[in-house]
Amino acid sequence: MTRDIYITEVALRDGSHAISHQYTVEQVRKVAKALNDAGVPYIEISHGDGLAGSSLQYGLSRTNEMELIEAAVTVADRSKIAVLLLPGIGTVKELKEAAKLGAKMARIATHVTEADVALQHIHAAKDLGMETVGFLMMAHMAPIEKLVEQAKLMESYGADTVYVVDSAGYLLPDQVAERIRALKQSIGVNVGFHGHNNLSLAMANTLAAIKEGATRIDGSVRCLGAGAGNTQTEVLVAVLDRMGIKTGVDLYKMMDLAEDIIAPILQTPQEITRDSLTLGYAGVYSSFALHAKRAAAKFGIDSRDILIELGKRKVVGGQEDMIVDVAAEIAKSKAISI
Ligand SMILES: CC[C@H](O)CC(=O)C(=O)O
Ligand SMILES: [Mn+2]
Repeated sequence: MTRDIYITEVALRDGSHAISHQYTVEQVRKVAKALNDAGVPYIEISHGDGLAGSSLQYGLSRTNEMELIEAAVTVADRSKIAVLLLPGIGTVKELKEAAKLGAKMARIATHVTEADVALQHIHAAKDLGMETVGFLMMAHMAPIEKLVEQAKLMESYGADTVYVVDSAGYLLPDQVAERIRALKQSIGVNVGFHGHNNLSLAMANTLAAIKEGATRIDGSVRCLGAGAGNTQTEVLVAVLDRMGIKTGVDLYKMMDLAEDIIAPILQTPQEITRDSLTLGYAGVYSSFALHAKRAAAKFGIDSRDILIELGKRKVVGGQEDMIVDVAAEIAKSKAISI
């Protein structure tokens, strides 16, 4: 099959944030089978924060992610199963375990300025025979020259693809275009884009990325991703089909999956709420949304105030404990001013 664009479906990983990491084996089996049958080339499965993310800090998983990976591998005879790993949260040990179960792609994710921490994990993934992706998160937080420098590092470590990751859903289409263009001019490996829809720009940003030459694109069916979700996969398939761009994915099967299987999994329909809009507006990690909501309820304050303050402080993934600190400070300053 010839494809112009290779889609990675992230609902079973990024979407884990949106449902507080409550996936069951049965749900993953059903979703993975439907994605496989629809012809989606890559399906990502892990805790929302990557392998070994299940913890008090990031949120406890209902089911051990290795069981979820195994369930997906068992039903996917066409799609490759991918895993996400954030060095420091996950280790080579979990990567080996996932590879042994049949995961074929490793996506090694770092903050946009910290690619050097990915070296040993990319090497390990290559040694395990996995296709390897360097995933540069919070791409809006670095100037383009820095992004290019970090992408070159990922390439030098052996990544087959380097992604620009708009973790906060903050970037505007021109900003995505200039980032992808710069990477296309500077590295020889595939370039990918992962967006979030917090400002309702995930589709526009994805199309801007594709226009500049990105060939690896992430989507989440029914927008089942952190914050307002990612580029909606079934919509992307339809749009690209209209543009004459081949994804190799069956549109009707994706629509049926979205409606019949994903919609019932959602705790609430994915929409751009005041919290997700604030994530995009303030440039905050999409996975912080539920943490901020809980902290706001605990301290009796507005979650938007927490998110705006986190944006000002440029808090990054792995600093989830700061959410409660910031909430406590805001509650204290409000109490003093009364
Ligand atoms: C915390 C990992 C994060 O959810 C990875 C990702 O999808 C992103 O940065 O957008
Ligand atoms: Mn994401």
